[in-house]
Amino acid sequence: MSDFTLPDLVAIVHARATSGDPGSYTAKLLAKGPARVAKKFGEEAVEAVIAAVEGDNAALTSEAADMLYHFVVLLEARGIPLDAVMAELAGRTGRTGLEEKASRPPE
Ligand SMILES: N=c1c2ncn([C@@H]3O[C@H](COP(=O)(O)OP(=O)(O)OP(=O)(O)O)[C@@H](O)[C@H]3O)c2ncn1[C@@H]1O[C@H](COP(=O)(O)O)[C@@H](O)[C@H]1O
Repeated sequence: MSDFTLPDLVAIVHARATSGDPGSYTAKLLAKGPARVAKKFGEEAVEAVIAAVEGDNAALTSEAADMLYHFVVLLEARGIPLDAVMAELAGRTGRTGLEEKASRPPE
């Protein structure tokens, strides 16, 4: 299993966004503004949907990677930390990490 995480990708995207490297796709996309980044994310999401509906798991895996990358660029474009999204999800579980640990049966 890969040990590459979403926070790793967030850190790479942030570094590339501020790199000023003219060869960076990330920097070039961000320079076009949040609306363009959002459109790109939407396109990648639709491609993932098509792959899912067609039952093409190899294509879905690849499109999911494109979608996640563009999602991370979208968060960067709008200045939203990934932590804020994770906190929102954690809130929806109705539990904090500590309560979850406490409810686990002893090993
Ligand atoms: N994970 C990705 C990643 N996934 C997809 N893409 C790019 O997303 C683009 C999507 O391709 P499309 O054909 O849909 O779009 P396009 O025609 O190239 O561009 P548009 O004109 O449609 O915007 C391709 O150029 C891909 O290379 C990515 N570009 C970068 N990363 C990560 O970001 C890092 C930094 O990349 P740079 O910013 O290029 O240095 C890389 O090392 C990777 O870790």
